[in-house]
Amino acid sequence: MTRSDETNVAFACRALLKESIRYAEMGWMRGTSGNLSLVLARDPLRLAVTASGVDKGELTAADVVLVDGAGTALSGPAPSAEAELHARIAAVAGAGAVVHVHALAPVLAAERWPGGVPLTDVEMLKGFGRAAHGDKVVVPVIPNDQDMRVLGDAFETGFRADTPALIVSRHGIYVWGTDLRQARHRLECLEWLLRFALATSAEHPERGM
Ligand SMILES: CSCCC(=O)C(=O)COP(=O)(O)O
Ligand SMILES: [Zn+2]
Repeated sequence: MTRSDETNVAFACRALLKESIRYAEMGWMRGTSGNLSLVLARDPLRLAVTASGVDKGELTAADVVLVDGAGTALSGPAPSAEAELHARIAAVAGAGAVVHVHALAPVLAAERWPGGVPLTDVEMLKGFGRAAHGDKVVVPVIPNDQDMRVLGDAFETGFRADTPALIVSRHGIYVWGTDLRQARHRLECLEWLLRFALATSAEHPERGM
């Protein structure tokens, strides 16, 4: 690692630590689940990603790994097992930050709508970068797989530039943005929207959303 890589990773570490503590406190990173990444350079692609198998609510500077565009570690311990998918999302969507959490609502919503979760006519959609009314949002759902290339191909097949999220069924959700803050705002709003969709479809099963 060069001196500037080290400086960038140190900056990323502080930012990732702050975000992951918040997500852990929300119960969205139970045990060692979830992972976060921040793009440090585009050409060639370089990301700081959380290490694999650690409690993301207890991250230290030693738990942030510099990876390349294939999710391969360039320094430090083993990166997240999902680092390759983070890199793929960053490359395809042009995201500056990608967050992955194991919140329950996205996984339940994927069970209810395995072909994609429809969302429309709710004010909170603005927090996801979409119109509150008339905009028919469908959050893509893909089957889980242990092969990140399989997940990456499925993500790319359903990718739409206006929908910065991906649910992996029976697993969790990925949300991205220009930076960690925007990704967080989108995730928090989307998680609310998914809970709303589940609650209202349970009350009115004929309606869907
Ligand atoms: C304990 S959850 C199973 C792995 C997973 O889905 C996850 O998000 C955490 O994996 P990582 O390698 O990033 O720790
Ligand atoms: Zn996961």
